[in-house]
Amino acid sequence: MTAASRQMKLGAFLWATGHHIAAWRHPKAHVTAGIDIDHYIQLARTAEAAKFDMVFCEDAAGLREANVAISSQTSRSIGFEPISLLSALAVQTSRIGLVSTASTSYNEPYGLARTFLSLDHLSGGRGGWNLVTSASPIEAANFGSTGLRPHADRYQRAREFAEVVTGLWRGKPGGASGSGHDSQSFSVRDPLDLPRSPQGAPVLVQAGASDVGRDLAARTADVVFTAAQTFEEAKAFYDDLKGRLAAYGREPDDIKIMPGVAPVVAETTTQAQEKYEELQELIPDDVGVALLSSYLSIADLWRYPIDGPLPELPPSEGMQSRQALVIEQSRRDNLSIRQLARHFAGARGHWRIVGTAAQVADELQARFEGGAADGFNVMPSYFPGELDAFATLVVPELQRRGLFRKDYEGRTLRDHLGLKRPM
Ligand SMILES: Cc1cc2nc3c(=O)[nH]c(=O)nc-3n(C[C@H](O)[C@H](O)[C@H](O)COP(=O)(O)O)c2cc1C
Repeated sequence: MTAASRQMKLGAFLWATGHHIAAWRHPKAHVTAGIDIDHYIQLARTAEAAKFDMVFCEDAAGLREANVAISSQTSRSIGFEPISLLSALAVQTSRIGLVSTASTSYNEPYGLARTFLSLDHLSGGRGGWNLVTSASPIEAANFGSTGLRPHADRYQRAREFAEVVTGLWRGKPGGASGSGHDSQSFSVRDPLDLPRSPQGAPVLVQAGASDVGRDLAARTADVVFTAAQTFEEAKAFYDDLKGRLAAYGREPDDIKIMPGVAPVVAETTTQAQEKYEELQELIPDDVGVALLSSYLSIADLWRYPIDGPLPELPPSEGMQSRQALVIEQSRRDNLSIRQLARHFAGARGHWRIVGTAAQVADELQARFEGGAADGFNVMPSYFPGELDAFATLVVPELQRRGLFRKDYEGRTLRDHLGLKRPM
């Protein structure tokens, strides 16, 4: 594809009532959305009609806010297990990709390889796995009593896990060698009980942005989901990751980097700003501080004066990349704990754009053409309203500019993303 015809990739990141932490309190939100299949079918069809590359689901096997004791947050936590959900959406859609998060810490590679390859066959080659190592102690507590494994151990396991899974997807009984896989972590004797995927292999997405996380992505991923606030952060991440590919015999275009973006879009700038402020006003301070605490892996942030600065923090065993991003923002903009909490609660650490369709398109175009992204994982503030707004206002604007497809050309997720079929 020539530079002139390069088009951005778009994911529709689905999440129950919406991505804004107070989404469920919005007057137009659908509070029991997380367990309403018709709601998800509607969202997937909206995204497909707008020609998104994929719908995307996050995951954490646990009641996310269980130890926060804030009942107001739990409506965000209630929802379907995402691979089951996507299997249902597979038969209600025909072109859009279906990507779910699943953890390398709480699964076994043979089972997960089989589940995703089944999703891929069910959907005619539209499946994808977002590999995460899982950073939450809440989730760890549901899988044994030993707690969260150290960051380095999680990634060591993830690397081997990915090798076994991708081997199985290529018809081998685990591992690149093809002669079975036997190590301390995993032992796999046979190939899968399924033929190869219609797209060669499900798409492998990776979310994890620390140094080892990036290395794992460079080694194995087709798509990288990431969080960046500023253009400079996004560009530095993009250049760094693309620069790591050569070491693994890969080309820069073999990986699509898709940062999250949380747009609030309306017909006029004033309306968009009002919409955003309406949502921000719905965030209780304790909810904002609780979320910030989880990003910083610090249990007692509430002990510090809410209008004072962040305290000095030890390096995280949880999400190192997100902790670094929060600290960087607090120092850069000299924000108090309350201001930071509000800032991050809204978009959960992702990039926020508030404006008209043209303004949102300008910003996306600048990052896309400036070499800071290959596309974006769109995180609507509340559903279905903000996905509808993006689909009806922003997508046509991107299409007019030649930056996004007007129709699907291929049938598989790899086709949409412009990814090679694996050997
Ligand atoms: C953009 C982004 C999205 C993520 N989504 C999830 C998720 O849905 N579930 C989850 O358990 N972890 C998620 N993670 C965290 C991963 O578990 C990742 O392995 C963790 O951040 C630790 O790695 P890191 O320090 O390399 O970022 C995400 C991380 C990033 C950067």
